[in-house]
Amino acid sequence: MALANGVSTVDFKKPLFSFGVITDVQYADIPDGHSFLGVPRFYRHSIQVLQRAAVKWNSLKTLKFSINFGDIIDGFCPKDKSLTAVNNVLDEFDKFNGPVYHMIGNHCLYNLPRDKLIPLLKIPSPYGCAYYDFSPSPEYRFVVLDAYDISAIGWAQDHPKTSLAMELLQSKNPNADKNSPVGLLGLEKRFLMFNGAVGKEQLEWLDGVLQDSTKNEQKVIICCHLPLDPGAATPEALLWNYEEVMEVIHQYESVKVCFAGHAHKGGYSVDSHGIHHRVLEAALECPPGSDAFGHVDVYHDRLLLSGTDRMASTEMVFIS
Ligand SMILES: Nc1ccn([C@@H]2O[C@H](COP(=O)(O)O)[C@@H](O)[C@H]2O)c(=O)n1
Ligand SMILES: O=P(O)(O)OC[C@H](O)CO
Repeated sequence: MALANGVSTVDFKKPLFSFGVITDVQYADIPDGHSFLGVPRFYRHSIQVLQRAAVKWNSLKTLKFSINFGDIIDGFCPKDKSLTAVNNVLDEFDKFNGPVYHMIGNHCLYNLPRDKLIPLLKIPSPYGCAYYDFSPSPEYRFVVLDAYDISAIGWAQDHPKTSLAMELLQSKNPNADKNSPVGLLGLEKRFLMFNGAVGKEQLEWLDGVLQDSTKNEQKVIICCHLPLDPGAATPEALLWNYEEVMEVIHQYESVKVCFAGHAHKGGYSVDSHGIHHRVLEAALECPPGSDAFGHVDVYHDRLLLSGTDRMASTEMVFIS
């Protein structure tokens, strides 16, 4: 804004840009159920949450894009209906007047292999994996991690990454059911088959992106289906090698916020380096008529997540 005396000021109340967020829709055309621990799951209603999210995002007229943090359909979806269910959910995302950036979650992989999912979700995959970055404004860079890069689900049974994941699970989790954390202590409870890890090449790629964003004075937002900080989620939900990923991230002051899904009740923490970790509340666990989605206003010095209903609002002010 230019003033009469020639002094110009910046309007700090206006965001640089804004984007929509939603996670764990886990749609399936099946009756309501519950998680292993008894938390109710509303498989048919969750797509209505997404429908209301798209209406709200469009009504704001200011959102540049939206991000889906994974698990668009549920593992209980009958497998002959997987493709239809994915397309039903994508049709709803298409009603949003802007691009949607997707990531892969475990439930996506229970339904379809990676080579089917990646094109359906239009995930840019220059490295054959599902990690990528984009820059919606010169000041910011978004990094989308592939949390199931090393995983016992999604790759062919004879793929080296399946073997690597199974070896790790065998060494860390003695239970016959590799999804069971029984007997595992503390943070070791993350070594469950429904989680995964970021592989070596992806870690090197991440390091390169963070070097480049530092050179270009860009702030970085990390997006990952699996949470990266024990303060923001239960141990059972964490990325297997979250420490290795955070060791890379902590070398750079450019990273300000990490967003995740997967841990359905949501969470928030600020880590030892001042990075904000916000795990988003799941659409799947919204009882009929309730919602969980939001939009994020991005400023030079902070992010403001405005959540709807079960998604809590969070202001994340950067420490430097
Ligand atoms: N405390 C737990 C949690 C889960 N499991 C196993 O994981 C499967 C998926 O869990 P959901 O929460 O998504 O239902 C579940 O079927 C169990 O096999 C577990 O053993 N202990
Ligand atoms: O969405 P699910 O079924 O993979 O559940 C994930 C758990 O809530 C993580 O603790």
